[in-house]
Amino acid sequence: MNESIKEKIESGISRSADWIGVVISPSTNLTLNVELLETAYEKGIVGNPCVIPFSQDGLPTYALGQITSIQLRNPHIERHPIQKIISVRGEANPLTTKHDTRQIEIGISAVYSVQEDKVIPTRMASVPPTGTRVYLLSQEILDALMEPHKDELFYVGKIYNTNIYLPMIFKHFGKSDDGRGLGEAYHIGVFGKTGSGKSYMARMLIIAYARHPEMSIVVLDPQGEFSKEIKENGILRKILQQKLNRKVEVWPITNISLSDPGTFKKILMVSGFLHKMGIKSPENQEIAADLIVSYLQNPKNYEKKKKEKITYHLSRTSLIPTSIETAHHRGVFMKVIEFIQLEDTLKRIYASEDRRRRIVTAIETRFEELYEDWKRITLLFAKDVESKLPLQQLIQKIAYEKVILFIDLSEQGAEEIFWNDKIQRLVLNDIINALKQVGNEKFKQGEQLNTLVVIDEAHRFAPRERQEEEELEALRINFVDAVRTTRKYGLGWMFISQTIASLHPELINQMRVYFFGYGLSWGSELRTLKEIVGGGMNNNYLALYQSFKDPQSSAVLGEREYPFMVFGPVSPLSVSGAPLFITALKYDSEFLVANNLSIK
Ligand SMILES: Nc1ncnc2c1ncn2[C@@H]1O[C@H](COP(=O)(O)OP(=O)(O)OP(=O)(O)O)[C@@H](O)[C@H]1O
Repeated sequence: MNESIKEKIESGISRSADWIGVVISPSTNLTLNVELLETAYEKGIVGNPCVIPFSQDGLPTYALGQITSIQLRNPHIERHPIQKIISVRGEANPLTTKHDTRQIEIGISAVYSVQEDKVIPTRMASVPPTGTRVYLLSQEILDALMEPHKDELFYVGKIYNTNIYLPMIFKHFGKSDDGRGLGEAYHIGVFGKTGSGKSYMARMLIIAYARHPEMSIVVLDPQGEFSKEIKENGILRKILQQKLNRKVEVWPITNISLSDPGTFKKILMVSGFLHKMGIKSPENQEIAADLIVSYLQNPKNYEKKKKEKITYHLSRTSLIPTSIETAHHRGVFMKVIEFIQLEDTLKRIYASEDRRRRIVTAIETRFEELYEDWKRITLLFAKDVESKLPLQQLIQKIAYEKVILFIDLSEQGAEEIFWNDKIQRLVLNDIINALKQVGNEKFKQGEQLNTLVVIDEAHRFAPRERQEEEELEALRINFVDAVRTTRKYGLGWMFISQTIASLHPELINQMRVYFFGYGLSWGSELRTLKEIVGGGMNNNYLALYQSFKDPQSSAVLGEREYPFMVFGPVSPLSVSGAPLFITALKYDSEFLVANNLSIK
């Protein structure tokens, strides 16, 4: 006969759980004080999960909690004369050691009652009586408790200091009758200093969401790290395509064409192209860029003026229509040059004759060089090049095709085009606008995108402080606006960042799930961390976080471990709102096995 869930849990407790102590007074519904059994004195148990079976409302109930601290007590030696003896002899037999007691504190993280064959999440609405037994949690007990959810569970880490896989549930953002969808999008943060394992954690989370075929994912990849793994047919691609049957596409920026004339104008300015043409100050550059854009948009308005004498003879026989999207053709460039050389145009850029001559000379002497730069800039906007897709259409795929897009915004993905950090920011800004626009379109049709957008190096693009540089400030503001508005479109963000203190606080406030890797234990990082998880929260949690070892140095002593503090409703074990502590699973082994994703 099949065992009932209660029987499974009880037999798990008797077979595999380690009895470590009993509840004592005072205890509350949030924190239990527990007298440790002498047999458990030598166990390293801080951070370990435990289970406390008791009865609530007449139902067998199991409280799961985490040992947050341990305290040694020996009242006999706390008196002055005894302390004096110890200070002289180093001991006070038979009082030292033998009379020591140890008490642990347990923060309750989740409570389940079992009714018939259902496991019902509940809350601690009572306190178990003193003497109630406390056991270390085992995988077997946890599996029994989680049995009703087993199809939804996903694993990215083991409970800190244990070999127990922490069950997590990553629901998609859409509505669904089967319980797999949450019905709303939320934002996620993955933090930690360099080498803390955050981009590996992000990979595992991407896979967690990719298991939902109804979800699209966009990875904005400023370093090209994720795209590289896909291009090289690494684990990520194999899992997404072979195991999860997902459509995966890598889009280097070279293959995307932009269309915003405002972005074109800004790139003309920040690329140094106008400077090379002899137009030096930002004000004059702005006038020149406006004129060029307006010429490309409405060449007819200027055609008649071209009949005027021009100073540099150029071919006028291009058949290609003049526009931003065709501007990379040499013929169109020539027309632009002719246009700039018109007396009327030159005068609008510079009042002084000297400066006007400087432009003309620059064009004459550096024509080819200018064309090379022009081509690399305008190729970003070219539409008549095979393999290129307009940004808007690319982003529309998330709504109509359900894809996983990796957008490579790194130098490697920017072959043949003009690329630097400023242009990267401008392009990111356009991508955010496209996401908002597609989201809004769908929203108006009563539909939701059900999409996760992952952005690596988020601190570089949405910093806390106001920025001097115009492009960065615009991007920063756009990010804040995006996190506020896109949730209603069913679009959630995952921000990966090396810092929390230097990331825009509004982004942090809007997040619901946080993964804090190693390295945020000091100064302003710690203060920000306290603000996020603090709020009256037991300080022991922060102490446990601070005790994380640096994965980079731990390798000297043994295998590297990548610990994380997880905060937010992402595990059935976190219903009480307390953070959970995990060691990330090894991406290429444990992770694959635990989630049934092993690849041949
Ligand atoms: N879960 C994991 N399983 C296996 N290896 C890992 C895991 N996490 C991290 N590593 C190893 O540690 C290295 C650093 O991890 P990762 O790239 O995720 O760090 P990061 O925090 O993103 O650093 P950066 O900010 O420099 O990008 C990886 O190259 C990988 O070798």
